[in-house]
Amino acid sequence: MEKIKNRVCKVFIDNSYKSFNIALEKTNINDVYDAVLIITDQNVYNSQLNKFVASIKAKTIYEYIIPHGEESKSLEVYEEIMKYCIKINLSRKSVIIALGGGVVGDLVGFVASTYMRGIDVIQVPTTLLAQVDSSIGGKTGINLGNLKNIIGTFYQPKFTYTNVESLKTLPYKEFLGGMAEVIKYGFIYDYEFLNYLVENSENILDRDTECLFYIVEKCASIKAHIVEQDENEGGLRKILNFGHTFGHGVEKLCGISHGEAVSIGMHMAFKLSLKEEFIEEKYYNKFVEVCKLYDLPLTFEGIDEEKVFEVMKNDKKNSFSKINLVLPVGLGRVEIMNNIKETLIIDIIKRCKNA
Ligand SMILES: NC(=O)c1ccc[n+]([C@@H]2O[C@H](COP(=O)([O-])OP(=O)(O)OC[C@H]3O[C@@H](n4cnc5c(N)ncnc54)[C@H](O)[C@@H]3O)[C@@H](O)[C@H]2O)c1
Ligand SMILES: O=C(O)C(=O)C[C@@H](O)[C@H](O)[C@H](O)COP(=O)(O)O
Ligand SMILES: [Zn+2]
Repeated sequence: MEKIKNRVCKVFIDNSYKSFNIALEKTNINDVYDAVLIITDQNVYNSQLNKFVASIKAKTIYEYIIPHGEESKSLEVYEEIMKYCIKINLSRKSVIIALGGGVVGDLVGFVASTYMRGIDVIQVPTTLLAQVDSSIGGKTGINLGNLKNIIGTFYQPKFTYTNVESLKTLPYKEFLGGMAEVIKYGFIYDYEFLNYLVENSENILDRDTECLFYIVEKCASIKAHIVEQDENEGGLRKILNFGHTFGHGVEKLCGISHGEAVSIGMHMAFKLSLKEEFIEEKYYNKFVEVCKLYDLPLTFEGIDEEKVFEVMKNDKKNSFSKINLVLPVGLGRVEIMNNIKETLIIDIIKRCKNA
């Protein structure tokens, strides 16, 4: 069992759920929970729940199942869960476990951070995206209208427990979506890692256990290291948002997955950097090559560029009415810029739209 442990992020990585209880004992030495509530979605319930429950030693275990998909990150589902917590008398000595992908993780994290002003939460991520990104760092959230995560908190899980074997039941398309966030780490932090992703693409796409371990451990370490330095996104953490200002603009409007949106969003950022000559064409081509290897989209269709731009104006990184963009400036390096002209941003969005 691999372990990443620092001030805010504790992550255990294994190839089964068997040592979950050991992780619980190690992290919670002085405490015993009076009840455990596992919240999951319908697909994860079918593919993972029984295996996971077999690994927990607890007197009282409750289960709550939400519909799968982004629509569940809503005030309505949040309210239903809150009512259930009250009904079963969940207390400040109870713990909620988020078993699932980023949707379950973000929603359940938000529930735990607000129920009785905050009770413990443990993240057990079951998608690639959640294992490399959303289960670490404590961003929780739900959506409102077209705005992603506009309601939420920073609230660290007690720990994250990752079983890479759970990725074997994940639909292929969801696995590819997770690769967008994996690739992101290469372009913001570790250019060498991209070579690994290129050279080992066949084994990665076959979900070879050794490759999964390597990728999850690498990405989780980078994320934990960044969050450790800037938990509340005052500065450095903003680089984890690479591709998201543009990406969140298209995600809800086009009804595409988060990973697909991030891939398109990173492409827009790369196009802008190329136009402004922050990077060379060779580097732009490298980005396109990596995305193509993992069958990730680079363009969107069906909506006006102005509408995308309207959504971008509500991005959480913005201040003083200026859009903050995370842009590539060199190999494995990005910078945050707030002085890019609106007309240029809109032009770049248009260039990434399929006619
Ligand atoms: N908090 C953060 O730091 C952060 C980071 C990145 C993304 N996010 C959020 O994460 C969400 C996307 O997460 P996601 O891509 O994991 O989507 P998801 O949670 O919707 O999961 C994708 C699909 O896979 C199914 N699934 C999950 N695990 C499975 C398994 N092991 N076997 C079979 N099916 C399984 C789910 O039921 C769902 O249908 C977005 O809302 C995004 O905003 C948050
Ligand atoms: O952890 C972070 O910080 C990130 O930005 C990770 C992103 O991959 C993630 O999608 C995050 O939820 C986006 O945050 P938001 O603040 O733009 O809603
Ligand atoms: Zn993301």
